[in-house]
Order: sequence, then C-alpha cells, then structure tokens
Amino acid sequence: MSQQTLTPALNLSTSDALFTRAKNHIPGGVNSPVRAFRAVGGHPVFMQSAQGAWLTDVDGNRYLDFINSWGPMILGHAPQIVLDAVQGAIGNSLSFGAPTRREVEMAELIKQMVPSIEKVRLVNSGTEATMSAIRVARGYTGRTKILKFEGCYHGHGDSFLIAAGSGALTLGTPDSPGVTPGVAQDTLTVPYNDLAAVEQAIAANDGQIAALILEPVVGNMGLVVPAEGYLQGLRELCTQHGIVLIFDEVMTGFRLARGGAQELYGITPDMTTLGKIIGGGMPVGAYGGRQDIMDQVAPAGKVYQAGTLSGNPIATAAGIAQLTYLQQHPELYDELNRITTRLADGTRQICAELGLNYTVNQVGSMFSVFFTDKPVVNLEDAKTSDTEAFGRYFQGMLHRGIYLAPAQYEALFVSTAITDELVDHYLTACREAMREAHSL
Ligand SMILES: Cc1ncc(COP(=O)(O)O)c(C=O)c1O
Ligand SMILES: N[C@H](C=O)CCC(=O)O
Repeated sequence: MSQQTLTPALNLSTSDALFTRAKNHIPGGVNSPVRAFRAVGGHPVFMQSAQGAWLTDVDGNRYLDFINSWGPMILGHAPQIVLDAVQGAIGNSLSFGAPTRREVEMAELIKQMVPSIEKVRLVNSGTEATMSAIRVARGYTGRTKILKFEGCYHGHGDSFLIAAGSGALTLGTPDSPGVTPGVAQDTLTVPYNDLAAVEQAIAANDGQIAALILEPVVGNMGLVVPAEGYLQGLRELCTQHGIVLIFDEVMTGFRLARGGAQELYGITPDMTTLGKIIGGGMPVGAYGGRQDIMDQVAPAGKVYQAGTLSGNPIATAAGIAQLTYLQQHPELYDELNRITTRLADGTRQICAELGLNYTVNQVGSMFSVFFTDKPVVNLEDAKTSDTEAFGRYFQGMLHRGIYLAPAQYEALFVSTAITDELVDHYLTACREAMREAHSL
C-alpha cells in the first residue's frame, strides 16, 4: 500500500450555518434535492459568486467547476457577452407578458441551429418543456401512453417520475409518491439501449403509444452513450408505428454540437425539448418540432399550454447572446471535445494505474466516472457502482477545490473556461482523491 494523502482542511462554517438555517424554512434545506449532498455525505456548499471556471463559496473557498449549473454555463460563468445582453435588457422592464422582438429572434435562432424544429414555443424550464411536449404528442396522435427509458430524467412532471434518473434515482424514489396510479399506468418504461424491449412494448400496446421520449445521450444516470444504430432503430420504429419521437435535449442541446445530439448522430426526431444552455443561466425551456405537430398548440391549435413569464425579455436576451456566440464559434466544440477527452482519458489512466478499472463514459463535453468495472450502457449497469466510494471521492475532490456533481448518477459538464493547465490541476486532485477514497 502506498503513502496515503491527507484530505486538505476546508472551512465551511458559513455554509454550515446557512444550511442549518435553511433546513428550518426549506424542505431538506435546498430548492432542488441533489443539491443537499445526501448521496455524498457532509453539507452542501453555499455559493457566493463565480467567474469563468471558478466558483467562490460564502466562506471564500474557490472550486474548479465541473457542474456549470448542471449544464447551462457552457462558456463558463459570467461571460461578458451574456452579462452585457442582460444589462442591456434590464432597463426596458423585467417582464411584459406581451410579445417581444427577442422572442421572434430567439425562435429564428433555435430553428437555424436545430433544423428539425420548424416551430418552437418558449417556456420557463426543462420540466415545462417535456410536460408540454407529451401533451402535444397526445393531442396530435389521439393516443394516451408514452414510452420512456429507465434512468432517463425528463424533469419532475408526474408522467416522468416513473423509473426516473437524477435526484429521484439518487434518493431512492424513481417512482415518486404522489404520482397517481392513473397517471403511472400511461407511462411505459424499458431499459435504455435495448431495441428489442422497445419493439416488445410497442407490440404489447399496439396503437396506444403517443410518444417515445428519451435523452439521446443520457446524462441523468451518469453519462450513458447510445449504442451504434440504437437511435436510428428508435427512429424507424416510431415512423413505422406512428409514434412521435421526442428527443429530450435539455442537457445535450447546443452542448454536444451546435444542433445537439441529433446533429452529432444524424437522427431527426419529430419533437425536441430544450433548456439549460438556451437560457445562458436564466430560467428558460423550449419545445418544438414538426410544423404539423406544433400547430396543435394553442392558439394555433387546441392543445393548451401557456406561461405568465414565458419568453421573458431578460432570459431571451441571455439566451440569444449565448446561442449567437455558439453559432458563430463552431470551433469551440472541437476544443471542448479535446479538453474533455483529456479529462476522461486522464481519469481512466489514473484509475487503471491504481488497479481500479472504473468505467469512464464521455461524449463531447459531458463525462462520468462510474465506480464500477462493468461497462455502463443502461441503468442496471450504472447501479453496480460503488456509491460509498464515490461519496468519499467526491469529498476528497471538494476538499481539493474541485466541484463535481454530488451524486454518482449525474454527468459532469465542461465549459470553455477549462484550460489545459486546469485539466492538469483536476488530474492531480483526481489521483490523490482516488487513492484516498480507496485507502491506497
Ligand atoms: C434531460 C433533462 N430533461 C429535463 C430536465 C428538467 O429541466 P429543469 O430542471 O429545467 O426543469 C432536466 C434537468 O433537470 C434534464 O436533464
Ligand atoms: N440532473 C438534474 C438536471 O440536470 C440535476 C439538477 C437538479 O435536479 O437540480
């Protein structure tokens, strides 16, 4: 056994005090469950500010950020172009509840970047986008059931909290109490990356499935990559059976390529849901797709969906600024890919050197280290991970100034602010924290 590295001390006293206060007023002390650190032990870190690749907490500690607000901050924190756009918009009112020029510009931009989208509706979160998309698919097809995949997460709409990923999985409530049996019976679930299971589900529910919804690259059971031909197979099955194929690109949209996973894999879905990056850090979501489907949405059609703050002028200003930058800088995707490949390969190599043949999955600027030596292609594989060891590793990284997602079943997101020097910094911490987590 080699020499053990001691975890550097970290003063989190202000965070701890805030968490104590928060628990008196907010369920579990947080406004979204995974933030509570339940899966990794310790208390959540309360953040104060961020710039580029770095977060600063309320105690003054600095962390290299590999969550980036769960994906939106692809250009790092507080990019000047987004700040300028927001500041420019603020003086003209924070909300109108009436149409604005920016909503038109945002819709045009989204359509240019994601050509499968012929019409698009802006909402306020990824959850709203997916909830609305399945309602539209049901209205369009006149069918009731949807098919989703075990470990995929599509926000917290009732229909999706069945075999759900992300915090629902981490906290052991993939089928949430409060979802009525009536709703649950209309959600069919099958394992990811298994075309035969999809065929069987379709055959067993002939003519009843309105939509098949999936994360084309899954980020919510850790990162899971679609097998060769899988997305194409789903496309063909949906076409054959009149099922609306919905790509939930809330995470992958504008991240894996300018046109998202559908551009990367060359598959055209009928509908797409978006969020995260399109808001530049502000609360925005969107759903869109084929014109004949989207024209079902009120007031063009009869499927109702609305929002007091939808198309908010500040959120659209931030989103347009970030999307325009991405559209004009296609080269940044190659660079993000190169940097993330260094992170993923480096982590793999460190694990191998330590005798831990852990699985590291990566696509573009998303990656995950699964604490298992099994290849991870679905939820069952992901669940073979040693989550206790992951928790120790997470704490070791945190204490070395690296901020990872506080759960095994989440992906990491890399921003353009991560340089080669910062990759080296991450890898040094990774080696020490891996050794420490396994007492090597
Ligand atoms: C793939 C996917 N869909 C939908 C959502 C829901 O988005 P939001 O948290 O903005 O409601 C998320 C993230 O939470 C997501 O990762
Ligand atoms: N995996 C979730 C979305 O990306 C994590 C964010 C959350 O639930 O707070």
